[in-house]
Amino acid sequence: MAKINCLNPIAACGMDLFNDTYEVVDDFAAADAVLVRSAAMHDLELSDNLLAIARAGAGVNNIPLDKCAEKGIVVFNTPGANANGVKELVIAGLLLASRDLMGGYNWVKENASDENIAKTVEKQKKHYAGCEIMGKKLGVIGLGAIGAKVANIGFRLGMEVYGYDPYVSVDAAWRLSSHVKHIKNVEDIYKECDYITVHVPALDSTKGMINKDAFAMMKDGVKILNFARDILVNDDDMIEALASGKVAKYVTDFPNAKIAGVDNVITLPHLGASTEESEDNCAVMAVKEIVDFIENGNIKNSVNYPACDAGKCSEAARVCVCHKNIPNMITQFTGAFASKGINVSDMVSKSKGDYAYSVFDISEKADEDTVKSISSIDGVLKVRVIQ
Ligand SMILES: NC(=O)c1ccc[n+]([C@@H]2O[C@H](COP(=O)([O-])OP(=O)(O)OC[C@H]3O[C@@H](n4cnc5c(N)ncnc54)[C@H](O)[C@@H]3O)[C@@H](O)[C@H]2O)c1
Ligand SMILES: O=C(O)[C@H](O)COP(=O)(O)O
Repeated sequence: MAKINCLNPIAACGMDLFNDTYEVVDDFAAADAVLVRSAAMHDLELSDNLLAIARAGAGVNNIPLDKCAEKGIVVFNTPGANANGVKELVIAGLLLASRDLMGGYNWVKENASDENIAKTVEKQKKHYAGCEIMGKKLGVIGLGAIGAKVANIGFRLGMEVYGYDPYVSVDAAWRLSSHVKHIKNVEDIYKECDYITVHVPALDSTKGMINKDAFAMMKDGVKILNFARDILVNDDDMIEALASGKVAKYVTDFPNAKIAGVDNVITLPHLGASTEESEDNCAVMAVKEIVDFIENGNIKNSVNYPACDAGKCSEAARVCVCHKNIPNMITQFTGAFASKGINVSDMVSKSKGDYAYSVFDISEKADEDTVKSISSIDGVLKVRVIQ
């Protein structure tokens, strides 16, 4: 029976996909597979029995990817499953940055007991006037699942849209409207746009990318939206840019002690993916990834191991090996089977960066000795037999 541990609540429609060969356990250390949303995993002890982690969502900066890869733990995420939820909140963010909805709402609430409120509002409303987004320039940095949707809807809302993503995938590029201006240098986004929205992952290379150098190039009164991660923005530089009026509004889904409460910052409590639909989509995708991996050894949507589709297990046994992407591994694996007289009827081997994954269908059950001899090969990180 495979043991599943959830570090965050995962939507029921996903959890219901586990049949009675799975058991949901409270003990993280006992789990064969873990489901997680944003729970921080960097300081957790990873047990030797842990095979896989599925992030029901996009961002994986809460998971120690390299440490997992070194232990042969396959980490999945759910690309695109919450992109529409975030896109819709970004539209709200564009409007929050343009019309003083918060100021107006708060004023009405504070004056709710005023019997003459219906008249007073007509005098008061000038304090909460704003501007329209139609005709303004929107810069989208990162054109993946979310960025492409935001860029497309921006155009449909009448904005002139500039898109920047030097690593855009072919699929994402196909999803992008031809009306989005392809920008090759991010500086052109900084110089030209009235609204700038960031949709890149939190990486060493993207950390603090919105900083004083970037602000120096931007138009006065620019509006910045960050529905990706707080560390993409240098908070000290942002506070200075807000104080000087360089940045008119900063709308972010990631409040922290520095930025929450600063004037002209509108923060939401990480609500991008918190819709029924996104939570369901992520849960279903994450659970399906885990089930296919546990039952067939297949890998789809991993962020630290290559994709590998060996189909359904139908042979006597399937041996799945997580290993380093170094020379001479396959020869040693097939040699180990050959030395025991075991026939390999099918095999798939894939690599991604420093890591590789090989699956062998064999015509008889794998004995302990064979598994031991494969496990002892230099560069092998984890061996698992499905039989
Ligand atoms: N607020 C929320 O609740 C919420 C929800 C989902 C995702 N997110 C965040 O948004 C990020 C993006 O999500 P996604 O689903 O669009 O991911 P994605 O992987 O589909 O897209 C990310 C894109 O960023 C691009 N990119 C990487 N480095 C870049 C750089 N330096 N400059 C420009 N582009 C760069 C990639 O090429 C890719 O196309 C996630 O990593 C996550 O941190 C937040
Ligand atoms: O990266 C993501 O998918 C989002 O930040 C959503 O995080 P959550 O699942 O904790 O809401």
